[in-house]
Amino acid sequence: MAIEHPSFGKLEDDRIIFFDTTLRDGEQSPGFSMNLEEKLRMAEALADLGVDVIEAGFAIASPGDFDSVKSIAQRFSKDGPVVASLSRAHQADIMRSVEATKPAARPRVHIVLATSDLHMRVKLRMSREEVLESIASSVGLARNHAADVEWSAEDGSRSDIDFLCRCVETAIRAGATTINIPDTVGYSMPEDIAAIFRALRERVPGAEKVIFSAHNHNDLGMAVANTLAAVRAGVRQIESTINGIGERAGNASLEEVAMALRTRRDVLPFRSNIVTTSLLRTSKLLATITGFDVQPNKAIVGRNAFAHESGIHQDGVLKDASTYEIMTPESVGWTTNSLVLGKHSGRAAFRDKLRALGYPEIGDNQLNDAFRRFKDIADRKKVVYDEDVAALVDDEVLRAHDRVKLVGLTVATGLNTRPMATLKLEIDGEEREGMAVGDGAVDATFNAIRQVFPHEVALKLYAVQSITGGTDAQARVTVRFEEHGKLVDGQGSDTDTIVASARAYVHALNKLLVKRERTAPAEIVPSRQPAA
Ligand SMILES: CC(=O)SCCNC(=O)CCNC(=O)[C@H](O)C(C)(C)COP(=O)(O)OP(=O)(O)OC[C@H]1O[C@@H](n2cnc3c(N)ncnc32)[C@H](O)[C@@H]1OP(=O)(O)O
Ligand SMILES: CC(C)C(=O)C(=O)O
Repeated sequence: MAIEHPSFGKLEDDRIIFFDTTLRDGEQSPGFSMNLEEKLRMAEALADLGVDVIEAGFAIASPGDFDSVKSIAQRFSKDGPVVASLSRAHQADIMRSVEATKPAARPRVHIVLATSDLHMRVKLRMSREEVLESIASSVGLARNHAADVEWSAEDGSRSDIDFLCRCVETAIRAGATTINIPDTVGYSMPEDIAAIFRALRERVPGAEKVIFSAHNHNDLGMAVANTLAAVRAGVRQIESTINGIGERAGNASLEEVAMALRTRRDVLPFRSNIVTTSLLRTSKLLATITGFDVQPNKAIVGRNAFAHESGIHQDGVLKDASTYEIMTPESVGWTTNSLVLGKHSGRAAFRDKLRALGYPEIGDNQLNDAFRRFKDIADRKKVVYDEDVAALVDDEVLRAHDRVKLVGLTVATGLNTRPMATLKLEIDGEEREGMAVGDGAVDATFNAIRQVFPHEVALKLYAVQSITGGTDAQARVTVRFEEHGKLVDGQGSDTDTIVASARAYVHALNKLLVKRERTAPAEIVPSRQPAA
């Protein structure tokens, strides 16, 4: 049944109002305070996102809060969202909220008063009758100044249901147009929340004329589930925050509720004004403003929300993304999903990555060689970057026709010992082994190469650089030889600098052999036979 609302006009029964409290309850997260300019930027983003109500602050809390509410109200003096300010059930609070929200085209005064026995006795030190009187007078006062008044029963979910019904009836009689029942301490289960709203809607006279609202905290990780349960029990306004920020463990996360409504329309057949493609942008803006990133596994907006690392999932996603994605990344503002290469990845994702990096199609044998080496790196590194993949493919796959290949290398080194390298090369398909000492691990390794594959060449350059960051980064080594005035460079990479050096040397050697072959075919054999 449609409801006539002072701010929204006729509201059809399937319309969900998104009340965003990022700037009020969200700002109550320790360390999340925002200045006026930041709040204005956030308010603009929330309006672009399509939220219906922005709770801009708690006007009496401080002059800064008052100014923020007022500035946001001024910003939306023509159109845009309803602008609300929170107030205790005190005349001074209410009048501050009235004054601060007045410039808005659609102002709302929001009044809160606790209704649980615990809060009334311990915190407010008020009797039930005093609370009922306070509800009547505070809501009545607000209604004298604003058409749109929301009343909230703080700790409503832990309140005696008969008393809560009397409170809600009093608020409606006094003129409240939205009735919010918060799960202030995040204690409830979805069935508790549904039962409360069903009881209120069935038992309170006038309930059919107001919008019921849910405001759930996340102390047990139930905020979103409780919000959806509330919607199914007849609630049509949901209070949530971007990234789920808020007092203690936070509030229901707006992006999760919005996407649950969109993705599970089969069981939640409702409409909202949320522009879901702006969810990621808004989340990132809040993170930038507050300096707090969301955790990587955060639903919808976390870095991993559309990232797949394991081979079986990656293979499925490559065949059809709907195997492992219940919504498209684009629908919430990501440009694409990502297949993250790691030790759980399979050949399908590895081949896909090579294609994405622009490598030509390679045969199964080459792919298997490169994949084996990739798994080896992935075992050692936390993150395998595109640069790592490119380096190992350049190293391995594109040198499949090399005459000399590095097959094995062991280096013994340490304090007060002469480094010794034991090395195995495959030369024209035949394995040969040798060992040598040197003035350092790299020198010993190069000597061992020269011992297994004798040649004379001038080493003009030896340079090491790190491909990515961290102590587990791959090293890329470059060596340069000069022969008869001609230069050849070789590159090698590995998480072990000595192995990378050996690869680089062998690479340069192969290039030298090709060069010699072009100029003097007779010289392509090693200049001396290896020692036995
Ligand atoms: C569940 C929620 O999230 S409610 C919103 C919570 N947010 C905030 O509190 C942030 C803004 N708050 C503030 O800046 C301050 O607390 C103020 C300005 C509101 C009040 O500051 P103070 O006057 O110094 O009071 P203080 O915060 O110490 O204590 C709160 C007082 O309000 C009373 N109170 C609490 N809730 C209500 C209410 N809904 N209606 C009326 N009085 C209330 C308390 O009983 C207490 O009264 P007492 O001092 O007579 O014991
Ligand atoms: C002010 C109310 C809605 C609140 O934040 C709560 O009870 O958690």
